[in-house]
Amino acid sequence: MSLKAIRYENNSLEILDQLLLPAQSKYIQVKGVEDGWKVINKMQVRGAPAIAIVGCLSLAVEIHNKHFESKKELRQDIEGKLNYLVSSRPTAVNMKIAAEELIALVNEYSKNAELDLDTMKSNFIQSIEKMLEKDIADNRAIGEHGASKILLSIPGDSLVRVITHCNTGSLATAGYGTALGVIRMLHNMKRIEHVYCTETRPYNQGARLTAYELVHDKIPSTLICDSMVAALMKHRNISAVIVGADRVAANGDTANKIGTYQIAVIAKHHGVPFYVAAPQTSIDLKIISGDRIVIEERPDREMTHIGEHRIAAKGIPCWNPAFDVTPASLIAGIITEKGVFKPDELVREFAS
Ligand SMILES: CSC[C@H]1O[C@H](OP(=O)(O)O)[C@H](O)[C@@H]1O
Repeated sequence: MSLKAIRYENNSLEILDQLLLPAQSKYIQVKGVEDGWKVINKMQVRGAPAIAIVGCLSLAVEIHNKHFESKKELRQDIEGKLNYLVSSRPTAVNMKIAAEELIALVNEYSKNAELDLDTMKSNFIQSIEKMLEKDIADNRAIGEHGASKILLSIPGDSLVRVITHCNTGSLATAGYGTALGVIRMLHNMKRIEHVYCTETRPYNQGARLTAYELVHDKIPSTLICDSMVAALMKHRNISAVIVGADRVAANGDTANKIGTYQIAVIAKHHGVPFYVAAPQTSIDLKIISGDRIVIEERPDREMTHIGEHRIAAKGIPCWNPAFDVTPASLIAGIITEKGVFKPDELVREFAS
């Protein structure tokens, strides 16, 4: 069983086709930006950080093998391809932030008369390659900060029972994970009593991906249906809910997988702290609040079928938003690689 969502070496990029998991573990090659756009849009690779990394690496692979006549031509090609990759999925901000940073970088290189075309291209590719290691380092820091914060809220050396939603592990990032990274850190500290992961209908990231990671790591866990969260909180003493994020607005409102908002409401009712774990690359200070976040709507078929098997009546109209927005008022803390912050502390901590 492989948990590496992304394989990149010697200018060759492969992604683990997550539409086939858990039944089949198969890597497919990404030969350039068009392939990158497609595997992201089809959700063969998904997860806010992984989307940005695969998108940018698909550009690196493409330009590595391509001849350019001038620095200007290289810059223009990079700008166009990055803006195209941003269109692959609208809600997660990571690809947009990466595109903005890389466009600023390539413009800086283009204006630098001391950089020749080949050096500009290799420096640009290296800046993309650094995203892989940085994401893993950020995830481990998120794990440490999150574990420390959660352990502060429980008595003595007691163990933690947590609920998580969707998939935020190695299959959503370059490795280790965000919310699931916090869970991995708690498990490594021998402080996890039990993890409850939700199925996360309709794409089933929880049943197909998070359960896959929890079993792989031998973390004590139970799969529950999305509809079971309230009953679980009523009958079990849950220490915390830890979820990921696709886009955190400046006021702390957070867009995450559909179903997150209702878990936050249930957690509030039961007095369970609700944490969002996300790297700075998921925080969008340009959006003042969650009602400005574009919510992607996915095809009806993702609800009406499981694979080729129809599970809903033919002809029934569907509403299939892939995300919802949890208001900052329901969020106890936002766990980042720089520390854990209250929602209203984000601008102070992250405004450059
Ligand atoms: C660290 S992954 C963050 C986020 O992305 C997932 O969405 P999707 O599977 O549609 O790409 C999910 O909302 C995770 O919480």
